[in-house]
Amino acid sequence: MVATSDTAIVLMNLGSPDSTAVPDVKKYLLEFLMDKRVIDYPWLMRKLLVGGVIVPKRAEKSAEAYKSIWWEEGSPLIVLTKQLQKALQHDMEMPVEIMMRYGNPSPEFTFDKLVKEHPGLKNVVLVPLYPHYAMSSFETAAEYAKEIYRKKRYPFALKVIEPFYRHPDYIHALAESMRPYVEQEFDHLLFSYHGVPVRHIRKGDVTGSHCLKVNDCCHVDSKAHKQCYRHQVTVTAELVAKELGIPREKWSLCFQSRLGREEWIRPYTDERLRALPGEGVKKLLVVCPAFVSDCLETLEEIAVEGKHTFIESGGDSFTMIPCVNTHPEWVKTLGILCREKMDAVMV
Ligand SMILES: C=CC1=C(C)c2cc3[nH]c(cc4nc(cc5[nH]c(cc1n2)c(C)c5CCC(=O)O)C(CCC(=O)O)=C4C)c(C)c3C=C
Ligand SMILES: [Fe+2]
Ligand SMILES: [Fe+2]
Repeated sequence: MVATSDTAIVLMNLGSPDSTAVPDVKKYLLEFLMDKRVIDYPWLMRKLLVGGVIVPKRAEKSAEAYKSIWWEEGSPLIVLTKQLQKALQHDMEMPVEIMMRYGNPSPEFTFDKLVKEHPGLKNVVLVPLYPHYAMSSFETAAEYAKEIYRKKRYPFALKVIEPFYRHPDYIHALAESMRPYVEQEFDHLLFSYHGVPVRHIRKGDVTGSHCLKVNDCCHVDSKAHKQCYRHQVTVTAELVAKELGIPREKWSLCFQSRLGREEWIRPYTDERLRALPGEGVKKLLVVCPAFVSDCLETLEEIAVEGKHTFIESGGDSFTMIPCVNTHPEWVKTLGILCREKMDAVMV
């Protein structure tokens, strides 16, 4: 039961196609890849590349991949976000809603619903469900929600929770979700993060002189780190490995899901999966902390394709650790993050 409240929480995830039908997948890919923060080329070039090359070439293959992971209730990413909403709702005495950056439910739909159902609403706490800052994930979600908020002049204040990649409660939640897996015997733990183009890292460097320019830049203190995906994913992995007591030589980082011909940040996951058996790694654990909900990129690219690559290359066992999804420690962390935001700004 939700008590009357002047504050609401909105969980914002990336979104999925409405169905696995090719026209729905095309529509979703077009909206996603025409986002100037995902493919940051001038509009006409992006239109020609995305509408003329990438989407026509990719839609059918992508639809097949979605079909292979789709659940009876819908896309795993959407279903898991709804389950997270329900779990958080259980702990919070205020409405909890969800919205997606692409597809449905859209920010406009969710803000309209909140205003209609809660006429006295004064504050909305928005939680972009990305632990790390990237122009193509956190930034586009937060900026798009703010754009719709301003355009429609909603009568509440909107507060956005910042990336929580090093928040002790998040690190603890991620570590606890991984603990049952790392307690089994394994040779190596691979942190496979969603990749981004190298150009995005350089573009996001607010100092203009740090990222990928200074030797070992992610470990040298800099103002650039506030918006540096590469730094933030490194910190998450280091803190989680420390909390779990995994020695440095037993884990490593890599980056998956690259698209197009441009150079993306390295090392690439597929190359690491091919190389690890030759380095003596037979029992592999993989975790994907760029995502808080399992999705196409974990259930298909890692759990199916990645496993195949590793086993074909001589590996014996491959285990993908699920995302934090609805882990009780993660639900607790979300409650803490929301309360901290409310205490900080809503006095
Ligand atoms: C230039 C292309 C892309 C960038 C940059 C990018 C960054 C990025 N993406 C996520 C999270 C997710 N991406 C997902 C799917 C997906 N990503 C891209 C492209 C880029 N992502 C495409 C084309 C797709 C669609 C699927 C496909 O055809 O391969 C998903 C899964 C969605 C689902 O429905 O399950 C997530 C989640 C992050 C966090 C990120 C930057 C750090
Ligand atoms: Fe992506
Ligand atoms: Fe950096």
